[in-house]
Amino acid sequence: MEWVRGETVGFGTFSTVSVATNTRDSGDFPAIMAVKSSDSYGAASLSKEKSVLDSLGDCPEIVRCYGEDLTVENGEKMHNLLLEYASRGSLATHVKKLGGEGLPESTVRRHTGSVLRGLRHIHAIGFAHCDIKLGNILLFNDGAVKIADFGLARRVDGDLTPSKKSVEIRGTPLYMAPESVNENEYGSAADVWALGCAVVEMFSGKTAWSVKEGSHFMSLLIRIGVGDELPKIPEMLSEEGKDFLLKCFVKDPEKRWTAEMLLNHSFVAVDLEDYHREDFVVKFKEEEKVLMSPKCPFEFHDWESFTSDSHTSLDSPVERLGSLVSGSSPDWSVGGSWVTVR
Ligand SMILES: Nc1ncnc2c1ncn2[C@@H]1O[C@H](COP(=O)(O)OP(=O)(O)OP(=O)(O)O)[C@@H](O)[C@H]1O
Repeated sequence: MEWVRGETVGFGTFSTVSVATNTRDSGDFPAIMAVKSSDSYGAASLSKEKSVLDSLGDCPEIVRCYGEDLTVENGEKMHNLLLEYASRGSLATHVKKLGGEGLPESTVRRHTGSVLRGLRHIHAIGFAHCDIKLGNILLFNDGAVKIADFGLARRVDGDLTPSKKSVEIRGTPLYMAPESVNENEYGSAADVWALGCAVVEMFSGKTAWSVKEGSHFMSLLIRIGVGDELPKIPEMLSEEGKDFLLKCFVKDPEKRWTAEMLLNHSFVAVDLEDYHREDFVVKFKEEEKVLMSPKCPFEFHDWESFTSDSHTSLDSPVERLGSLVSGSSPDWSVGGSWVTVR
């Protein structure tokens, strides 16, 4: 495949996403694609992402991968993943442009149904995505949404716990499920919890957990992992929507509904023809200061997806969290796509 890099459309922790124009009109690949590129630092994550996408095969609700390519640009070796291009970017950007208002419920229902079909496929093949959030749900010209960014996805195969001996944060803390906080469990049920958080954010324009600016993210992990508090269910949501979220926010992963079960919930099991696609005309408001998913581990309101790993063997959730919260500030170090807390 021959292609030319165009404008940059997104940044990840270790990658840049640009438009790619297919210069050889062979018909095998679309004329316009997205190319996710990284230097050697992020190469392993890109090749892992490709292998997950290859295993998943074709699914209309998952961003397609057309292949990988190595280039040398400005003397630097670049690893590139060629992907289906989502011309309207991520739902995170889309919702942010609404100035904190959120999307109409009919649209939220439709997007939720699409993400659930994608998740059902991912889970049926034996993977968990591990980083479901609005930034990883991409919006296409025709209003369809697809799941992207499989950099943290993992094969579950019955073992939901990447490491029993460590405290690991995989993905974005605001979307973390209680069992991930308490037991390092990252299975399909954790994706369903994260989907619930994404639904709240789509509808309300605000994150599912309200957090004070500047607060330590460990205090959020304690709220998620210990006690009865649940993410905030928007009051303006229909009773069906509230019930749907309560099925996603069951603290016990064994009792939480699966993607397959949720696809039969009345919140999403509707005839799409009944809905007007009114949100396609988007009111772009001046960006307000909306609490979105954090971007980096150093500032609460700016975290990004990451994994943190404390190499201590601790038995109870309280002990595990306590080890991270107590004492002086943690010593952060970043390696690969991982953040380590010592
Ligand atoms: N196929 C695509 N089409 C259009 N835009 C895309 C596409 N893939 C990614 N983007 C844009 O680039 C951003 C970063 O992409 P992505 O999340 O895949 O990168 P990442 O390095 O894995 O990020 P993260 O640090 O969140 O793991 C997305 O939020 C989105 O705005």
